[in-house]
Amino acid sequence: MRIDIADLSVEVAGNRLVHDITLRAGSGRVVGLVGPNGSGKSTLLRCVYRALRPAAGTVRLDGADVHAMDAREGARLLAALPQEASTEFDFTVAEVVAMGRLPHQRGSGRASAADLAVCERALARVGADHLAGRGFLSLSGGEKQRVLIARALAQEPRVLVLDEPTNHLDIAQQLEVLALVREGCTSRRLTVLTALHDLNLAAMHCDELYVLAHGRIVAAGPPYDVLTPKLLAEVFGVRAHRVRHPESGAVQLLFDRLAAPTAAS
Ligand SMILES: Nc1ncnc2c1ncn2[C@@H]1O[C@H](COP(=O)(O)OP(=O)(O)OP(=O)(O)O)[C@@H](O)[C@H]1O
Repeated sequence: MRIDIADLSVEVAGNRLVHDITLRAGSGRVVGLVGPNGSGKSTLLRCVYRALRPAAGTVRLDGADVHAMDAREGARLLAALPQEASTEFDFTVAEVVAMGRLPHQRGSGRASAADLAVCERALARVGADHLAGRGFLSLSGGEKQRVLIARALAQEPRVLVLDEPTNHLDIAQQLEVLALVREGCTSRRLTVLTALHDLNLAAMHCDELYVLAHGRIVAAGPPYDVLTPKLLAEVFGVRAHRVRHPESGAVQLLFDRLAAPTAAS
């Protein structure tokens, strides 16, 4: 399913935080959003997954305006992993993942055997099946993140919007989760829009990157076309060096402070 964002602006409490965004994610693609802290990534994503309404512009999925859909229809098409997803209630992990099935349930709203099987598979895919009986609030940050990813997968969406999916995850889990996302894109034509802070992970796992600064897109395209030392200096204020991975030959970015500290400082 294709995502088309056109001329989108978003305001919060009367402040325009995101300006004139145009972004396209083709079906089965992983599109990354990168930018410094406070550049508007979460605000943009919140508007895509309908936690915020646009002040101007549109977000369309295969041409249909997401803000004109009813909640159930929207939730069948699009699942989100918000940045600080949490619950105050101590649901079990199995209950949290089962919430992903709600948009698919009619009538009694009770989970069917098929729903439970989808949830079990989703938990297994993120390596968290052993946590099913645990209270969600008792989990570590990384365990919670994996469970919330399982809930999004259990929703069986066509589009996945992820705000920092690698937050709280150790390095092995970061690579696992991003491989899982890619596998979903390949095998199910899932379309993914994801904010990522780690620029090497973003470059390795995304087909295209959009760079946000001060609420505006300042660059877009294939990752290594976009992440030039010049752009990284201008937007992130760092000095970047490109090196080759000694085994795979893949480009890796190394970073220094732009202004190296003097001996006196
Ligand atoms: N309710 C609000 N009222 C006023 N300003 C807000 C509000 N919510 C967010 N902002 C501001 O909007 C800007 C963009 O925030 P946003 O969370 O979208 O950035 P981000 O790129 O996701 O940042 P980070 O990388 O730190 O998560 C920030 O300067 C933030 O302080």
